[in-house]
Amino acid sequence: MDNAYRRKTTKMKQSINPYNGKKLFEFNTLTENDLESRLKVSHQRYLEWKETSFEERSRLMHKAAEQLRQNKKRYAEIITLEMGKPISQSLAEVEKCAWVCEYYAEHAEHQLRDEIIETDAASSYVKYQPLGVILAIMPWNYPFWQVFRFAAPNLMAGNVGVLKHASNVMQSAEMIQEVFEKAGFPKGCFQNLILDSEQIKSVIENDIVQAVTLTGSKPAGASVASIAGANIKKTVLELGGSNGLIIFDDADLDQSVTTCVNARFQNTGQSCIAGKRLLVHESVADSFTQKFMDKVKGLKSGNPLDEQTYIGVMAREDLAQELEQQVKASIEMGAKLILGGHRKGTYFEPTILSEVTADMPVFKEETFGPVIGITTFQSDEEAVELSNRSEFGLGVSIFTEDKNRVKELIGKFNEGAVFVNELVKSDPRLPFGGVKISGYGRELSSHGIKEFLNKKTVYIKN
Ligand SMILES: O=CCCCC(=O)O
Repeated sequence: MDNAYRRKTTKMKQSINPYNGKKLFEFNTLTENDLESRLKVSHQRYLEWKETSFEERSRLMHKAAEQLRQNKKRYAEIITLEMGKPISQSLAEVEKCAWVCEYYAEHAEHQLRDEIIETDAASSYVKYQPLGVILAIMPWNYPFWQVFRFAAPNLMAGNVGVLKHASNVMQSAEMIQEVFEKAGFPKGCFQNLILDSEQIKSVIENDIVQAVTLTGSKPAGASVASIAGANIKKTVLELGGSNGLIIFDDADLDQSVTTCVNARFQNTGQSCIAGKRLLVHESVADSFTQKFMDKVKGLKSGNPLDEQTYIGVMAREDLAQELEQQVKASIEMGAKLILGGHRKGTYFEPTILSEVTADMPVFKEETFGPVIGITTFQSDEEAVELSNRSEFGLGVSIFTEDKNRVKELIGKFNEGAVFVNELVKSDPRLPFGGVKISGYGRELSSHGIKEFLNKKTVYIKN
């Protein structure tokens, strides 16, 4: 361990309710010795866990899904209190975690069967084998989901997980460990490590840790990948996005308005895959904008614990202030504020800007909150060019009724995903991840489960 990161004492941390500023939960970070012994527990567990059958892993993973469903309300309330997500969306998040557990409980064995490849050998194939202890560094915006989409495939594949969660959602992190423990997973299969960010380096460098997955910002991804790279450890990075929502001239406007409002404003706009840039064909721009504005005006803001609330608060005031700056700077550069624009503490009004150009912060940068800019285009080529003119490459949604156009354009987008007449969303059955500064590697589906495995080549001559 690097001496600079050796810590003998603990640090006290807290989670704070962003809606009312009240303290929710206090916790102490691990000392160096505690951390070392937790990692040893994980490693010891891995040696036994990798020998268990798919049947046994699947039985436990189904139990984890049951545990989530039985305690859905309690877990959802913790999410809502810790990061301000409206309760109906927190309930949906917990439900989705149960789905990913069930998905991998049912499909992992098939996904990881030996893959026969005909050669001149009597028998040749790829054998998928686990690597060991995998570190997950996760953000606060989907505090349960992002962790489960890592943990379910990896536990099913025979790896074990240690988590460094965002410190504002530490109670959620503790509850996730509880889910696995109550489901009957042996101690050490999944551990929440209460750490300060400055301790991450020593964990990545620790010989016990074999690989790292991170969902977060570009600077965090770059730092983690460079430490992992120096130690020849694999990383998967999911680093945010600035997805385009492209409305072509033949789009069904009512349907696309509804979808685009959800794409941008769910989770109070705090999502990597949110549609953040509206690109609208100039011939439908006026009618689309009017309908979009009317729909956004109808979104109910309020107490995140109220079931009717759709727009909650942002997770931290500094994030809301940063968003405010992006809006202000874009207006100074010529964008027109057509709705919202005000902030009070952690609450940010749903905000729409029109006449946005590609040099403005709301176009160029990721806006992580309830703000969207509208830019118009005149041709398919221009739409693709504008969409691709982003450093990010997580996904794009296109809205059109023309199947030929769809076929023609799909290959032209520099993105990890293209969704047609639908918002970009994650689904356990489909790979999820980006290109460009949105990161690399894939989560979910048969692709995600293979990221942290040894794809062992077997060649038996005769
Ligand atoms: O910030 C990323 C959010 C991902 C949400 C999802 O997977 O649905």
